[in-house]
This record gives sequence, structure tokens and C-alpha cells, in this order.
Amino acid sequence: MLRKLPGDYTRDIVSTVPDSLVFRPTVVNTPAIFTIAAIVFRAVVGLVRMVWRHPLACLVLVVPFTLWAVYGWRVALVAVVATVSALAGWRLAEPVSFSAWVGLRLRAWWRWMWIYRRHWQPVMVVSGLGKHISGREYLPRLLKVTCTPTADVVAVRMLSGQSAADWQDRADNLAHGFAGHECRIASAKPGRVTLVFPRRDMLASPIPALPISGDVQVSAVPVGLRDDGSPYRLKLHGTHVLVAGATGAGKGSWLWSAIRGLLPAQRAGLVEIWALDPKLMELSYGRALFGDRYAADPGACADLLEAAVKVMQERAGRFAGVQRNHVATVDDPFILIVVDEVAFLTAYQTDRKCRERIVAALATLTTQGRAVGVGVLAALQDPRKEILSIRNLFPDKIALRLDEPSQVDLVLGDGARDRGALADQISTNPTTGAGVGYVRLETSPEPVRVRAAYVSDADIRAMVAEYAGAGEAA
Ligand SMILES: Nc1ncnc2c1ncn2[C@@H]1O[C@H](COP(=O)(O)OP(=O)(O)OP(=O)(O)O)[C@@H](O)[C@H]1O
Repeated sequence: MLRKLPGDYTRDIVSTVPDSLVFRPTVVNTPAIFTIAAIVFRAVVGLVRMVWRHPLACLVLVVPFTLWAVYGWRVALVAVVATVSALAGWRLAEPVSFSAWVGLRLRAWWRWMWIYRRHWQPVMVVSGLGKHISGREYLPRLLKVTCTPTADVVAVRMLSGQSAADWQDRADNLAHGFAGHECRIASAKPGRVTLVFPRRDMLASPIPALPISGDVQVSAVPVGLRDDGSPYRLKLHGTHVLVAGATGAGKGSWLWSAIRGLLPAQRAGLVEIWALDPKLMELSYGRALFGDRYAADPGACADLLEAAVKVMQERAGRFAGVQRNHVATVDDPFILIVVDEVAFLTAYQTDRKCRERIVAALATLTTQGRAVGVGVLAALQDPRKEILSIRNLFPDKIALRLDEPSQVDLVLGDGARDRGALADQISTNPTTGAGVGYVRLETSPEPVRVRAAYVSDADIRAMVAEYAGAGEAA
């Protein structure tokens, strides 16, 4: 029973149970005008923000009603029919520009309103990314939704004290909460994250070998497509690239796509491709493309690598004090050393002396080669340190399908999986997963999802027919 205690100071003390005290909170009555002003202010800010972020969608809604109110329904109807017909004509004639200027913007507005805004509060609270502190609810702020042809990109301001890793841990909750099949997290600026919800996978089907461009390309060559369907160019000159993936992950398609892209430059004399093929499987098929710069047995591989070291040291001696970066010329072409399954040479090699020669040469090339125009592109199945001790000497890395989540950071570096490089989840079905990988460059910590084009045996035969002998040593 509620019982009031006597005395002045006990005015605010009530008790329902004998011998226990409960303090009654002081109630301050806010004048109604302040509450109304706050509600109006929030509504105006919300409206201005919506017009600012989605002007096109607002026009679509506002203009017909304004015409109706001012000129009557007939004028409004004529305007709507004329606009819809013009847009339909535009869509049929120029689907790409229509999509960029109208389609994707309307879609972004619709998805912002119908999917993200509507479900924001429950998804944040249930996933644990929103917080309740002293009875108040704090939610991360949904800043902006944009649509690309393949994905929704949602910009978010995190709560103070949150990190991208907190969001990464909830990626599954976010995907389910917003009805996506996947959610990738990237941290954009301090305090902000970008959530990417793919709507369809542009990389789900194999990409045929890319046409060989007439342009001579040395520094970066097209090898496949990115997640959003745009072409991806792999930088080879001025770096070293390690491609790691389980058996059948499609490492061969990366090696061959890179070689294919360099063929015109090899013919022009600006590039030399040297091939080490200890498995005698992958590169032997196009052996004629490499002329006498091809080795398969371990001794020959060691000799070839040491020859590359000699060229590198001779160039370093000549360039010292004269130039700091290499520019490919006919006299000093860019040399790309392609190694298929480097572990055959560095770990599974039983001849200890030969193994030591190979590891020493590879270490020298990967530490000193890039400034003088010697690059290494190596494929590897098992990314453990004891298999390839010089793993970290490759500035750029590509993780194709891997067997375990822990291998992702071994290949791409710390935090790569947290940043969305889910290489262990790439499909084992070759049609959907072979050649798909995450690229992490030394210049950017964000992994990029790319699928290499598939260079078939017939493509290699055609390459040999057209380009064999073009790169022979003079
Ligand atoms: N980019 C690709 N797109 C589609 N299919 C591919 C692609 N790359 C490879 N494949 C398919 O996957 C199969 C295995 O590819 P590949 O031999 O290149 O894998 P790998 O990683 O080199 O394997 P291993 O280490 O065992 O040699 C190929 O026979 C081919 O059918």
C-alpha cells in the first residue's frame, strides 16, 4: 500500500513497502510551445535534407500535385503523360545514360525510404549497433543511400566509440535485416562506415578472355572485371604480385590474363616475360611465347632467376645516381618473371642447395627489382609462412578461394577479412567461383573483388600463333 511519510523533507519520498524508501522524481512541465517548435523544426530539417539528397524524386512527387492545384487535373495529366513518354523513349534509346541520370537516382530514393529508413531503427537495435543508455536510444545515423548498377551503397555515421570492426561482426545481421544476401563493410572516413549490399553478382558467370588491345600497355593491363562490372587493370610494372588460392581456384587465369595483356608490349620490345613452370602444367601450354626464357626443372629455374638478378644488378649499377624509377624502353624492357606454384621451388624442393639459390634470388628480386624494371608475378597454393617465407616482400596480393578464414589475413595482410575480403567464402563451383579473388594493393587497404577473365586453351593457342617468337632475345 502507498504510504506517505510525515514531515517536510519527506514530501518527495513515497514507500510501498514498510521500511523501504523510494524517491519520487521531480516533474518539470515543458510549455507546449517548445514541444511544438521542436517538432516543426525537425520536420523542416528532414524536408530540406530530403530535397537536398533526392531532388529528382521530390520533383517527381511535387510537380504533378502543384500543376493539379494551380492549373487543374487536365494539365497535370498531360504533363505526367508527356514526361513518362519522354523518359520511356530515353530509356529505350540510351539505357546507360538513363540509368545514370534517372533510374539509379530514383531507385536510391526508393530504397532509402522503403528499405533502409523504414527498417533502420529495428535493425540497429536488434543487431546491437544502436544503444540504450539511461533510458535514451542512440542510433547510428543513416547518411546517404546511392545505387550502382549492382549494389546499394549506404553511408553511415557510427555512434561515438564504435569501430568498423563492430559493424563487420554484425554484417550478417545487416544483410538479413535489410533483405540483402550479403553486406560488405568499408570504413570511409573516421567515424563513418560504408555498407555495400550487392543486389546482383556481376562476377557470377565466367568472363571470356579479354580482347588483346592494339595499345602497348606496360604498367597496368586489363585482366578482368570488378564487382560493379567495370574493367580491372592489374598493375605489374613497379610492383610484385602474389596470387594465392586453393587448388582449382583459378590462379592460372590471373597469370594468363596478365601475360595476354602484355603481349603487344612484348612484341614492341618494351616487355620481356620470363616463365618458371615447375609443375610443368600451366605455362608449358604457351611455352613458345617465352622463347628461351622458360624453365621447368628446379636447376634451370634457379639459373633463370639468377640471370634475372644479374640483369637487375647491372641495371642498378647503371641507374645509380642517374634515374630512380624505371621507364620501359627497348634497351631496358620491363621484365616480368611469372612463377607458377612458387612453393614447388621454395618449400617442396628436396635439393637444399637449389632451394637456397632460388629463395635468395627471389628475395633479391622482390626487394630490389621494381625500381629497375624487374617484377615478379607468383602463384601459390598454400600461403603459410613456412611455405613462402618471402610472402611479405610482395607489395600487391590477390586472395582467390582459400580453405580457411584465417588464411585471408595471411595472404592479404592484417584486417583484410574484417574489411570484407571473404576469400574463404568464394564458391568451389568453378563456373561461379574460379578466378574470383580479392586484390589488396600496397596503396590501398580496401580489398577489391575482381574476377579474372578465363583464358582457355584455345585462347592460348591463338596467342602462340600470333605472338610466339615476338619476344625472343636478340
Ligand atoms: N577465370 C575463370 N573463370 C571461369 N573458370 C575458370 C577460371 N579460371 C579457371 N577456371 C576453371 O577452373 C579450373 C581450375 O583452374 P586452374 O587450373 O587455373 O586453377 P589453379 O588455381 O591454377 O589450380 P591448381 O593450383 O590446382 O593448378 C579450370 O580448369 C577452369 O575450368
